[in-house]
Amino acid sequence: MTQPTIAITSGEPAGIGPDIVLGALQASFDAKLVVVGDPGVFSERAKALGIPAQIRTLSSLEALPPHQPGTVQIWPTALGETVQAGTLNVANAPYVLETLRITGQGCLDGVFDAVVTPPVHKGVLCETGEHFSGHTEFFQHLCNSPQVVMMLASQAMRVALVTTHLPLKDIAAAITPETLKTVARALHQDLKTRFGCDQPRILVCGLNPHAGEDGHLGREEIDVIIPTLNELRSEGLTLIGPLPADTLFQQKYLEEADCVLAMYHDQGLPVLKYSGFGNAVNITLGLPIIRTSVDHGTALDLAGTGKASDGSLKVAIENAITMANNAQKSI
Ligand SMILES: NC(=O)C1=CN([C@@H]2O[C@H](COP(=O)(O)OP(=O)(O)OC[C@H]3O[C@@H](n4cnc5c(N)ncnc54)[C@H](O)[C@@H]3O)[C@@H](O)[C@H]2O)C=CC1
Ligand SMILES: NCC(=O)COP(=O)(O)O
Repeated sequence: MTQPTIAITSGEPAGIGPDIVLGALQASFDAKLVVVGDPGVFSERAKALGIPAQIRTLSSLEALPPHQPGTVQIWPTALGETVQAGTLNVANAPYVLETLRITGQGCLDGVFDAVVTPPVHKGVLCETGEHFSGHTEFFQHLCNSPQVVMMLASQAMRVALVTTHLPLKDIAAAITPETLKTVARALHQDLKTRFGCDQPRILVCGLNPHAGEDGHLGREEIDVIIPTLNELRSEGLTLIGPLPADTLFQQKYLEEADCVLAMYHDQGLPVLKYSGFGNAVNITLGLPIIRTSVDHGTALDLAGTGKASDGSLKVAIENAITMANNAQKSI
């Protein structure tokens, strides 16, 4: 089997993206790794952190050598202005977006087998005038995918979301039979094909407190969620619930399931992050490309200090390699 080529974006350059890339690439990986970003950002941050990185600027993406610990191979992309660690600068937002376009398109074109994304700052990207709610939606748009699913996985559990980056006030209206069906089907399919679950068991959260308390605390379970889950069951999906989200995250339920399906971002992710922050991976399902990411944000307070953990990035790279190898085997 040939080693996969994994692209890694630089993330928000004023955040911990460069720090964790430099840290993680000190380790060994069974792949060819290409960082897409500005070589100057990485050499300056390596100097500030005292990391002995060998920075190689690539002039071609052909005949890449396997990853060597400590070597950072960079496909150069020009920065807007000099970076000050910890201070956002909207002049560098187009650079961040360009690294996402290059890597996403490179995966679609078969130049890369997967893309791994360190964190970006959604707010500063929106200041360019482009509405950027997340990598998940960015790659959905780039790949023209009808439905994507955000799933985070730690040692303890997998959690997928019906809705991604929506204001709380818009969530109930976004949980329609159509959305729930397409998300559940995409999750079921990818758990089978990408994660080797023969008959995926999905544990579904209710939306309202106590899953609506028989309609006394909200009607979405009765009007939308229960009938839609029944329809999906008749297609052969194994779905448990909807269960009240406050008591679903306990061992006796989790050990019976391959994944939890939460209705919204802050219903599922705080539990997962409490159980494994720093060592979990974020995977976008439903794309024609493989994309993994870290479980944390830009941590501007830690950029350039040497205090940022690169644990989640290592897990994200390992997951991308495994998924790329599995995809190669299935051809
Ligand atoms: N995949 C991505 O691109 C993600 C981007 N973000 C973005 O990051 C920005 C900041 O978000 P926050 O909510 O402040 O979350 P954050 O994860 O950046 O920071 C939350 C807390 O965790 C700490 N922390 C984060 N990563 C760490 C690491 N690797 N090692 C040690 N400590 C770490 C920070 O110091 C801070 O105290 C926002 O713009 C958000 O949208 C947030 C999550 C994911
Ligand atoms: N909390 C995880 C998160 O918001 C990641 O979003 P994305 O940038 O991967 O879409």
